[in-house]
Amino acid sequence: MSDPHSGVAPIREEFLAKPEQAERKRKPKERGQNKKRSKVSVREENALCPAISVGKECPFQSNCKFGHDVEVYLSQKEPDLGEKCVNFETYGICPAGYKCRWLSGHVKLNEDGKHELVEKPDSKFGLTMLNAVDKNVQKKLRTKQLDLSKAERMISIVLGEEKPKSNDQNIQESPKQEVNGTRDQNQDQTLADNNDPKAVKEDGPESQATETPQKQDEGEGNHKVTTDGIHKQSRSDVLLPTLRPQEKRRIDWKGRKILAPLTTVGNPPFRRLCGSLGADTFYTEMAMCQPLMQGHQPEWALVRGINTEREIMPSGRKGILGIQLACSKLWQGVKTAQVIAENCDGADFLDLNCGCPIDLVFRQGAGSSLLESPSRLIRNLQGIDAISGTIPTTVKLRTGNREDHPVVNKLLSRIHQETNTSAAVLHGRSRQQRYSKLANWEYVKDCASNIRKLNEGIEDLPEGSLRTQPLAFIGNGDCYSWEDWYEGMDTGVDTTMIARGALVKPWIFEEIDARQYIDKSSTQRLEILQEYCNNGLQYWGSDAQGINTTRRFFLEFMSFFHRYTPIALFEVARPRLNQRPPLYNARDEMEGMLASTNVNDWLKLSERFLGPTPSRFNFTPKHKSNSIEEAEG
Ligand SMILES: Cc1cc2nc3c(=O)[nH]c(=O)nc-3n(C[C@H](O)[C@H](O)[C@H](O)COP(=O)(O)O)c2cc1C
Repeated sequence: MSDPHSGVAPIREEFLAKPEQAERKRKPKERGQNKKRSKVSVREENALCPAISVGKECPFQSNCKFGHDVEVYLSQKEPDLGEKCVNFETYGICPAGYKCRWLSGHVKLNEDGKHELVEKPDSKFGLTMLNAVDKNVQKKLRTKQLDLSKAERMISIVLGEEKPKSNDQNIQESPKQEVNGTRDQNQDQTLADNNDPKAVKEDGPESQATETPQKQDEGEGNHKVTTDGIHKQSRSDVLLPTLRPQEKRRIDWKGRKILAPLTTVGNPPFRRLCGSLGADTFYTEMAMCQPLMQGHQPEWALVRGINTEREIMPSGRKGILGIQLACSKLWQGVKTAQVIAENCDGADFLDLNCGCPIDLVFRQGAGSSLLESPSRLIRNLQGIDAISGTIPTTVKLRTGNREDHPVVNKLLSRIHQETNTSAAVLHGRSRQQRYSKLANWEYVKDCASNIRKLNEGIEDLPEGSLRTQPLAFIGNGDCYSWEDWYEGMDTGVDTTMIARGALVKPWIFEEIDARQYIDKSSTQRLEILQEYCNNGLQYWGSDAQGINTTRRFFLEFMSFFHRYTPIALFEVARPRLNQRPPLYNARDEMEGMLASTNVNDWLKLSERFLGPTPSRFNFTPKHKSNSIEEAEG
């Protein structure tokens, strides 16, 4: 039998490497992230003006810092990488124009000796960027000129300092802030404190310490809130303006195939790849509200998506895309949600990250730190949900911060009772645990059962109730096969979310549909890598810079993808995410190459799709251990 707790994958004997081969020592495993990674951007020497490159006039004319002579540029340009440009072949047009490294596929030489770009008739580039917040809005954020008065009023209302007016959509009661007598420590904070980042009374980890985990845990297990109790709550001093139930979009989470939020690796090209392999629910990479509010452009780039994520998926279900935010303070979350609600065209839900364990985030009072400040967590959810119009809110949690001290079941009751959150995801591990030991699905099951009870009769609540929909509950942790996924479903969750399993085996979503393992040959796996690179060239561009970015993220992806051990090599067909195989002999040369742990082999693979690696290119994977146990999240 395969022991899920053993770290060694059971490989069939005929594939095991001979002892003398196996003796070649594995490098000692490094842990943690590579924090000092240098990025070398590969820029062209005599770069062509972006407008001229696509055959347009340059608005800056003689003030433009880029070259305008196409023929001079082409005479100095590096040779093409091939004749077939993936953008031109797919859409009949290439947005990189003359800069494309596969230019010969879409250029002609005229009689006058000048080159001219070619486009297919009625061509249209089919990929559109979602949630690309206008540069002017970002500038206004940087100069503090954006009108955020709506958010400011909402903050004041959530803090109970102001009552909503009758024209604030519908006014709905929030249940009392006190649950089991634990009133929030920071409730008396003033509006000014909350609006002005500089003036904010520091309610970071120090003040959070006032709400000790021990205190939170009082009554865990005894905490029962009945549906009846929700609408019988007496009127509290907090009134939330929210939309009518039929106006807040409702998401049917049941059985959705969710690709988890994944910093760095869960970029749009990877999400698109998973979509083509059966995923139907996507998250952007976690963005921090504070830099978003400072108009920090690279942070705003994280909330972007592409149209393919919201199209009808191969399964027939409509794809949905959520924007994941991390914040500590109410003003950060509410103001960001206002900007998103007003400026983003592709957000199906807003997710509050309450699970991120990394120190940098935790120390700011965000991520899993919020698990220690339940009232603040609740207020953040209330505020984000109230300001975000029709966009529903979700939350992603860990079991708690300490391994021996799960706090989330009780917190889930409060989330159910005091917010209208659409779904809660639980990664069944604590912050302290990171990725050690298996996720605690028994605990996930207990939470699922708690929420099921709370959801009973929810549809019959009278108009005016804060909760207008059942709270969906999603389990997460260690799902690496269709068997894991259905086993997760058996715990009573609405669905199971997949993170590392999809990075190692992106066709896991196909396996779930087929209810069987799929033994992809090395050729098929190469096709998956080709698709990833094509997605990258379509998203980041087929010019030198786009290729560079695609290669960098390809290598990050390889740092997970190489961990796949073909199912046919297993003694028993139940591979586990936490198991590493002993040294084995692959079935063919390419299979061996795909399983290599050597970055140089990954680079060689990248060259099949992206051409030779420039000499200045350097790459250090984000995760030292080659990824799997030490990633964030
Ligand atoms: C590389 C990597 C990046 C992650 N980034 C995020 C993130 O941005 N936001 C988040 O909520 N979780 C993040 N996570 C956590 C995952 O979403 C997920 O909760 C966790 O990996 C457990 O699921 P798994 O066992 O299926 O991997 C990340 C995980 C990994 C491996």
